[in-house]
Amino acid sequence: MHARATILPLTLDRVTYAHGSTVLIDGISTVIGASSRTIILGPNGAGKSLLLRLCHGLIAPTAGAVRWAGADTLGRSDVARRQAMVFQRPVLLRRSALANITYALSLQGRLGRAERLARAHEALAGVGLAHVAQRPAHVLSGGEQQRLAIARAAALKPDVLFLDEPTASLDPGACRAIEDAIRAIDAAGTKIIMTTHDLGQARRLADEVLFLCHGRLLEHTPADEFFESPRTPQAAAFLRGDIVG
Ligand SMILES: Nc1ncnc2c1ncn2[C@@H]1O[C@H](COP(=O)(O)OP(=O)(O)OP(=O)(O)O)[C@@H](O)[C@H]1O
Repeated sequence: MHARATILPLTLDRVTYAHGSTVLIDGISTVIGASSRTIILGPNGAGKSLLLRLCHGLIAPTAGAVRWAGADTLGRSDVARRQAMVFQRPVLLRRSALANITYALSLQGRLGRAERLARAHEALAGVGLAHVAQRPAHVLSGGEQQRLAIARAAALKPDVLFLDEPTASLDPGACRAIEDAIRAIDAAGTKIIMTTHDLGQARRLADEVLFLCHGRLLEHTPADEFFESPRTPQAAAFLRGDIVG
């Protein structure tokens, strides 16, 4: 186990993202700490993926600021290096599953060949893919590809792992395998911040919930409290499965 999330907490200070005159993320302020799995929930188009991209620095806010506590001591490039993100449709190299991971580790430039191989095998085993190590990544099933992408990110042992809808369009067995992998990565000391529409998954994985609606953060609440007594009518409607206006 490595030290937990030294770059956290993450502070969002009136983070806003506008496209032309359309405000897509509307003045979000909150602090995300190190010690819990954070799930971003909300209806389609609420801005969940955008918020994840803003946090990870893939896009810059048009107003407000994203601040990592670790930036004071580590510097910006080190803070960036200590984060990883897995996208809804991850891009894999046309190489073996194992080579996808060893290549990512070689880009980090910090481990020797033997260590890279050992780390890659460990990461594949961690997501239940040890048996496909030598198989070309592009012949793996959708669920296996998603698990490989998660293993590749986890092998970097980031402080924070962002996951954007990691189980979208996967069957229940594949979802379970990915949820197990997420729990293992969390237990190994990596902070998980992920989006999902799947309420069952959010109940299984969340320690705390950020609930977004129309680009605004309506709740940032411990998971038990969010699911038992949501504070806003929009969250209550979302939990009932109603259309959120
Ligand atoms: N780069 C962009 N430029 C303009 N509009 C964008 C951009 N990215 C996203 N949007 C719009 O911002 C809104 C929020 O998108 P986002 O993908 O963050 O929603 P989401 O909550 O993740 O939705 P879903 O659950 O459907 O994935 C959508 O209306 C989308 O069309």
